[in-house]
Amino acid sequence: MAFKIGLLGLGTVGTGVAKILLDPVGRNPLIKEITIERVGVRSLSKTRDISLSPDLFTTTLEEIVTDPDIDIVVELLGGLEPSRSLILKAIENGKHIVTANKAVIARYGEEIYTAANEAGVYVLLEGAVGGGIPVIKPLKQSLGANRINSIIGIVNGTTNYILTQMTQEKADFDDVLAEAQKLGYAEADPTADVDGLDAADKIAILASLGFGGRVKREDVYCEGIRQVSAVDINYADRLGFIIKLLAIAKGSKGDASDTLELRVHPTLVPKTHPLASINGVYNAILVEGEPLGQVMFFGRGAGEGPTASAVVSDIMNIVAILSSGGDSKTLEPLLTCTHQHYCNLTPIEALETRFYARFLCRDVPGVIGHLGTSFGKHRVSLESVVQIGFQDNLAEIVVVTHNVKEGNFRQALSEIESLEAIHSIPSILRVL
Ligand SMILES: NC(=O)C1=CN([C@@H]2O[C@H](COP(=O)(O)OP(=O)(O)OC[C@H]3O[C@@H](n4cnc5c(N)ncnc54)[C@H](OP(=O)(O)O)[C@@H]3O)[C@@H](O)[C@H]2O)C=CC1
Ligand SMILES: N[C@@H](CC=O)C(=O)O
Ligand code: NA
Repeated sequence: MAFKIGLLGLGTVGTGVAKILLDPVGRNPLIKEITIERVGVRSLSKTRDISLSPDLFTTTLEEIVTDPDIDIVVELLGGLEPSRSLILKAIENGKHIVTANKAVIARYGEEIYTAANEAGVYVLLEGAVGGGIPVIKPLKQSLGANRINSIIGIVNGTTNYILTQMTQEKADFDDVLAEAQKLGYAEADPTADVDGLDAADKIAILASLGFGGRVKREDVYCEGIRQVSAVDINYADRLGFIIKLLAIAKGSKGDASDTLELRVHPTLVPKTHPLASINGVYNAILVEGEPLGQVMFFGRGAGEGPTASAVVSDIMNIVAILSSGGDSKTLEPLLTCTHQHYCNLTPIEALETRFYARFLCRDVPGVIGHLGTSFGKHRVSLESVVQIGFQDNLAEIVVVTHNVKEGNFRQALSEIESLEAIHSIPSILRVL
C-alpha cells in the first residue's frame, strides 16, 4: 500500500528527503511505500538538484495541506509563517505532520500539539534538533525511565563550524559564515544561528521533552557568538579551554517540579570535557539522568543528508503505524506530546557558574589588587588571574572565577568598570 506525502519546501532538507525516497534500494522496505504526491515551493522556475515531475509542483501550498489524497505533510519551509498556519491547516484536514522546524515548534508547540492531539494525528520532529542525530525519540522513549538532571548540547552546526574554523584555522568570522551558508548549514536568515536563537529553540524543545513540561521560548536566556574574538579563543586555549556555543538545561533538583536553568551562550569548555572535541558541523548532546548516568548523542547536526535522514525516519515511523492498521485516532503515547504545565525557569541573576573576564587596564600599580578587592566585596572568589599581553599600551588581565552567583559577579563588574585603572572589559564569558 502506498502512503502519500506532500512536501512543503524543496530546499536543502526537502531535496535530501526527496533523494532518499527516490532511491530506496538497500534501505528499509517501508521507503518503497512512500510516494511524493505534491511539492510546494516558492519558485517554479528555479533549477533544482533533483529530477521530479513538474506536475508535482505548486506554489499554492494550501492545495497540499487540504489535498484528500495526502496522508503526511512534511513541512520543510522554515520560518514562522506560513509554516505555522499550514501545519495547523494540515492537522485540521487530518494529516500527520513531520517537520524540522524548531522555530515553529519552540514557539507554537502548545497550539500545534493541542490541535494534533484533538485531531488524532502525529507531529514528529526528529530533524529539528541535532539534524541527523537521533535525540528526540531517545528522550521520548529510550530514556523515559530516567529522572533527567541535565541536557547540555552543542546544537547549532553553523556556529560550531564557525568557532572550530576560527580556533583551528584562525579563519575570519564572515568568511566561515559564508562557507556554512554555502554548505546548507545556516538558516535562511543566519542571524538565528549566530545570535544563538536557533540553539535556544532547540534547547527549549529538548528541555520540554527531558523535564516533562512546556517551556516559554521567550524565557530562554540567549547569547550568540558575535562577541567571541580571536583574542579570547587564544586566551581560552592557554588556560586549557575551548570556546563552544552551549545550550544548557539543568534541573535544580533533577525534576520539573522545581526550577529549571535554561540558557544558551558561548562557554569556555575544559579541553578534557566530552563536548570539547565536537568540531565542525558535528553536534553532540550530553544527557545526564538517574539511574543511567551520562549518555552522549553525537553526529552531523545540519546539512542536506543528515537532516533528511531524521525526517525520513519520522515519515517511516508514521507509515509503519498506518500500515499496521494504527489509524484509529488512538495515538501512541510515547510518540505524542501531552504536557500541560509550564516549567519554572531560574532567572539568570540567580545562576551559579564560573566566569572568564578580560580587562584592559591602564598600566598603573596595584590594578590586580583593585580587581581583587572589588570581587571580594561581592563574594566573587577567583580561581586564576593572569596578565599576559598588552594591547595599545593597555595591560590585558584575564580572570577566571570560582562558581559564583551571576548577580554578584555583575555587581562586582559594575563597580570595577568605574575604577580609574580600568579602561574597558571587552569580554565576559561563562565557564563550564
Ligand atoms: N539546513 C539544515 O541543515 C537544517 C534545516 N532545518 C530546518 O529545516 C527547514 C528547512 O530548511 P532548509 O531546507 O535549510 O531551507 P531552504 O531555505 O533551503 O529551503 C526552504 C524551501 O521552502 C520553500 N519555501 C520557503 N518559504 C516558502 C513560501 N512562503 N512559500 C512556498 N515555498 C516556500 C523554498 O522554495 P524555493 O525552493 O522555491 O525557494 C525552499 O524550497 C527549516 O525549518 C530549518 O530550520 C533543520 C535542521 C537542519
Ligand atoms: N542552522 C542550523 C541547521 C540545523 O538545525 C544549524 O546550523 O545547526
Ligand atoms: Na535529530
